[in-house]
Amino acid sequence: MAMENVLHVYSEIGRLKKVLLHRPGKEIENLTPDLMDRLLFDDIPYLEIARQEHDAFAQTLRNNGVEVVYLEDLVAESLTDNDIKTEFIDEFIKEANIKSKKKRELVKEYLLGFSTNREMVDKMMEGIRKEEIKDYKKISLVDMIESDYPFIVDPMPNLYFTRDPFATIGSGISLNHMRTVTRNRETLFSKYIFKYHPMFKGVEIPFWYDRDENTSMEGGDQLILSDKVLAVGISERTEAASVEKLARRIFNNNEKFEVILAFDIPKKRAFMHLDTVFTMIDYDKFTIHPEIEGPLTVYSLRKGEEKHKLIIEKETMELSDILKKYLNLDKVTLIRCGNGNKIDAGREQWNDGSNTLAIAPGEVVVYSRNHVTNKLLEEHGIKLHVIPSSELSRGRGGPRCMSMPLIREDINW
Ligand SMILES: NC(=O)NCCC[C@H](N)C(=O)O
Repeated sequence: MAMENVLHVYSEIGRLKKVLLHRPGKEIENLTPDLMDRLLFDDIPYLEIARQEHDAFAQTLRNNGVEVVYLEDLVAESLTDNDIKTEFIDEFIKEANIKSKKKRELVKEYLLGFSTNREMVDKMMEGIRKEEIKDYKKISLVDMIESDYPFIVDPMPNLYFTRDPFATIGSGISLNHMRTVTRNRETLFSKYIFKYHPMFKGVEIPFWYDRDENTSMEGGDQLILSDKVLAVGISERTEAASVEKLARRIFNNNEKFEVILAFDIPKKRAFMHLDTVFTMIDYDKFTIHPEIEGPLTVYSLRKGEEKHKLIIEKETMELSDILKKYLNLDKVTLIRCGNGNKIDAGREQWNDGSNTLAIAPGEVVVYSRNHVTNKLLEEHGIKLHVIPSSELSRGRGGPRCMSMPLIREDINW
């Protein structure tokens, strides 16, 4: 099978053909107030409603001709023989921070006891409560009097933000090294999918980044503005050094991309990734959070004459002029979240008003709750697909964060 058919993303806005989602699972019900900070949540979504909202999101995509595949299915389907399954379980346990050997053995036995791969994968994602493993308390005196921490294996509640652990760029993959321990555990699932899923059999996938790197990079910071230009955020989650590594690998691998625009955005939780403050919605239209325009500095990285050398320049123009220059446009429109009103902008950006998912040029999926921004988008001629958003938004991510495109149609510039 030609590689083009399995991974092909050369824009942010080309008609979306195939996308990866994760339906929120019981990991959400394993969130507690004590864990929220470390597991990167600000509140606990109500799972039943979150699932209804997520199903509405998936159905909206299907109704518009998008093939939806689920992370949990792909991982289960990747465990095609017992050796792969054992390798996967061992690696999962190694990264789950389980202190004693005996406990690791009990967890392995427990995971092997599930009758289907899918049930086992769901359990890995959900986390394992102490009371689930019989005899756990009897391991040793230390274990019996140990802290009242309720989990043997932590849940991974951020999995429904499939945008971040890896990103399709062109016909390759950036398998990211995440900033936090909790999210870095998620990248193991992607590793097994790309290594073993039958969909990728015989396909040589170029990797632009790897989870073993020592600097962090997250998919929410990676935007494909055209088949020549990428934008990458230097953010709370992605380090400048990672952007350089990515640039070198892409430029030295015969991909079409010629320029990376590195957006240096403020390092704070509300702006955690570039896509929480800036997304592309049409050939010449972008959403933007007004608060980043002032402090934003953009650098361009291009391929130097010698192999592995980069030409790096600080761009001194306004953002709209930089976009015009690199995308070869006469005019660009920046649509300001909350219509520029400080209160509406603050509230709606917090609920991912700038985090739109384009399913075609000028056609985007948005959260219902961001009504001020949504009205403005419509006034600019953008077609909206509005999805419910009371519970999903509590994880601090929107439609773009909740989706990883695998295939988009090319667009004509
Ligand atoms: N691309 C994104 O902005 N993703 C949202 C991730 C939200 C998640 N709670 C996190 O803090 O990583």
